[in-house]
Amino acid sequence: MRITFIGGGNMAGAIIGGLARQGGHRIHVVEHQQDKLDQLAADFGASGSQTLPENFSADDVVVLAVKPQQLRELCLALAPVLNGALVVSIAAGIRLDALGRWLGSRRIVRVMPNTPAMVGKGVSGLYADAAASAADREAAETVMRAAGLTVWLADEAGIDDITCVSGSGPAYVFYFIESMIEAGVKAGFSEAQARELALATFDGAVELARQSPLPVAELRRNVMSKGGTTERAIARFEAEGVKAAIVAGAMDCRDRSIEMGRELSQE
Ligand SMILES: NC(=O)C1=CN([C@@H]2O[C@H](COP(=O)(O)OP(=O)(O)OC[C@H]3O[C@@H](n4cnc5c(N)ncnc54)[C@H](OP(=O)(O)O)[C@@H]3O)[C@@H](O)[C@H]2O)C=CC1
Ligand SMILES: O=C(O)[C@@H]1CCC=N1
Repeated sequence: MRITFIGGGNMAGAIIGGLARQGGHRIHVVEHQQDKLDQLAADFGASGSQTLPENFSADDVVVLAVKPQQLRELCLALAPVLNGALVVSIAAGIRLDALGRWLGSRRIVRVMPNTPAMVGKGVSGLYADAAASAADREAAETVMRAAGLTVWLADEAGIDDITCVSGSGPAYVFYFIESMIEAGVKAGFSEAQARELALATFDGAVELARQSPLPVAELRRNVMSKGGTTERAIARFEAEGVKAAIVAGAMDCRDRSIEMGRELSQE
């Protein structure tokens, strides 16, 4: 499959990393910044250019990987050269009706990926325009499967929903890991030791949650010996509203996705 990424930033790099690990794809990147093209060529053997190709064809897959605020301008430039290529948009917020209007084509699949795609452990939510064929859906899914788990969403609003869990979620997890590293350093470990302890603890806890038949809350309670150390830590988290804040933050994230859709999908 020939796959062209427009925008070679963080998220495109992560998906290209997943595709390169899988192998067998021809990957081209259109990116303003030459240093990003050089890096993607060195890391993953992707070809690159700073301007759009003169013509795509119906066999091409074009992945729109620029910031949502840059998408309208890109789509308007892309419309005359698209020639019926399948478009996959990974932009947060921007709705199919706007993309269709700007591109003059409805052969579009929206995808909400996440950055662990880079190591093949991504999660991607997909939703296709009604005009996209079964083969188009299959092609989009094949691209994203190289990056990890794929989930088809029941409606387009599902893209806003999944953004606040898996799309933005890696940042929440990194935030928690950062906090654990900070605690480790405060307790007297070196930064490197604290990092290793935090990562290994996350790894182990995730694997246990995956393999255990018990609910996650029960696994947590199993760590909390009565009158012991963990109980004290969780009591502080609860008193400070940590869980409530994480849930509220995720809802703010979803609201922002909807708001961006309203703000940026109008013209
Ligand atoms: N980062 C993430 O975890 C996730 C991001 N997304 C979505 O992915 C998209 C990209 O995000 P991210 O990778 O973080 O953003 P980045 O800013 O890292 O990457 C976008 C890149 O595209 C370049 N660019 C913009 N317009 C053009 C153009 N017309 N032609 C060529 N290159 C262009 C930008 O260059 P310049 O800066 O010079 O304009 C920039 O290098 C966003 O729409 C975001 O919503 C979705 C899920 C997760
Ligand atoms: O923060 C953002 O807007 C993008 C979308 C999901 C993750 N990063």
